[in-house]
Amino acid sequence: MLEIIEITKHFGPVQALKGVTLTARPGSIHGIVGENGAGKSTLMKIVTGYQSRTDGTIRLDGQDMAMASPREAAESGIGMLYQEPLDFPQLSVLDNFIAGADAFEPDVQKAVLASLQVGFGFHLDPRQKMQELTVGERQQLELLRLIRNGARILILDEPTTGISTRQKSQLFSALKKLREDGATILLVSHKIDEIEQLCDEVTVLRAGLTVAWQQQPFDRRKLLSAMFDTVPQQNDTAPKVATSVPGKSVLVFDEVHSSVGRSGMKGITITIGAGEIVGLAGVDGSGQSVFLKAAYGLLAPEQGNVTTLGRIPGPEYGSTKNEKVFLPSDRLSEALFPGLSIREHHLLAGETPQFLARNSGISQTQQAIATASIRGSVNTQVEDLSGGNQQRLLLSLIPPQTQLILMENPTRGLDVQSAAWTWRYLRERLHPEGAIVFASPELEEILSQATRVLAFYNGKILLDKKTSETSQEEISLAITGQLNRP
Ligand SMILES: Nc1ncnc2c1ncn2[C@@H]1O[C@H](COP(=O)(O)OP(=O)(O)OP(=O)(O)O)[C@@H](O)[C@H]1O
Repeated sequence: MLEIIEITKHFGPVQALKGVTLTARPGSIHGIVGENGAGKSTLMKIVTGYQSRTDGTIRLDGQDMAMASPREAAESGIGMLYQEPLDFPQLSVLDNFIAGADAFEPDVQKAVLASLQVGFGFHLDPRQKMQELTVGERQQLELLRLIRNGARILILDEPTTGISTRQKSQLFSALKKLREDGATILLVSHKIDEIEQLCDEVTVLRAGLTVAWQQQPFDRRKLLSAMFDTVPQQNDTAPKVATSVPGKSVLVFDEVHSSVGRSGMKGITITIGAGEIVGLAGVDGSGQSVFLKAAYGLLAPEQGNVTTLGRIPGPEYGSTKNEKVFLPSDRLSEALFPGLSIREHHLLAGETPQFLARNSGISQTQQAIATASIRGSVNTQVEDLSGGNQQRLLLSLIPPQTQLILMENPTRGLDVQSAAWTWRYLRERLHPEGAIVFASPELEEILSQATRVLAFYNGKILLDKKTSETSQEEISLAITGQLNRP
């Protein structure tokens, strides 16, 4: 049994945790929910020994634990499955599985891997390179590695982000099997549906405090009102601004080929017009990401032409700022500068960067913080913001009247309220003659927010339809290659 008692955590003047208490029992799945910035990640980092606590007690099977380091946590049987598994992309599946094992004989480990795979119904090829796997497959290997290492308390952080529907049901079956075997599972998620489906108990965090606890059957309304000031309306989707007949071309791909990424792009020809909101569906690595990077001008195609707003795109610095923006999914390593503050990001994004001036941009940044409801101050460094607040900062940097907004996973890791706000905000920032193109692993998000869907499979577009004329089933068939191009 894992008991977390009155945990507090200060980061200088910021009090991220003000007294969190919860008990996770063996043979059960315990959900942890809370709006962005509630303190979930900080709590998990403390339990896994990555961060020290200011005060409070962690008790494992009745014994007080220091959890002074990740090694101590691992040796106590605590294993964490991160959203992005921590693996070695250049090595094979087997080599990755061997990493951290007591016995290094490849044949022994191969047999262990095979028998674990049978138990969980996974089908990973031990010889395959890790970089050729989807996020869902990498997650499966990481889960098996944690179990092989003897983890009996498993912590999962938003585990269904970016994985296919089939992988999600495989993961859920695996978690249920682990629960039957007596494991203690902590599941951090923003998806109330998943919490209801899987968890036996749920704890709600708010502003660093435990504010509610429930056992099955959960009262969804009470859960939501414990999480937020006001209960978000179901299906809080803003009206789609897009017209059904697209206006003038904003983005054109003409027979575009690229060998970048897992499947590259194989002869993509598509025109996206003014007023469209286009969702790119596809299993991770099917070409959507390469498509977005080529559209922004971050990579040049090997064959074919890309034009945005009538021109060949390039990442030219200093061009008109409101032409196009690209928000990648890996916020900290691709979009933000760790070490720089919110104010410095706003100065850098301005028309004339002037970040050397010590106190410039304060009022402008304060205004952006208020508009985007960022939990942080002008001088907060971006790595100290919670994931959801990093996304709010990125959104606040989009200039008004932007003509082409390109995004990967626009609402990854955002709570329901923040996700609804994000879509309203994006529509406000868009030029009336502009277009939004976004990749999302959530088909529900594509169907509710986009006017048109492009489904990618192995570098090709297998389906191109208005969202009002397709279904989740049809898109699922397309992204798994089971639909022939019409
Ligand atoms: N290293 C740090 N220094 C200063 N403040 C921090 C640091 N890490 C987290 N915080 C603050 O602590 C609070 C809780 O953040 P945390 O990341 O734990 O929230 P969260 O519930 O995981 O949010 P999200 O769902 O957005 O990921 C936030 O206000 C955040 O800005």
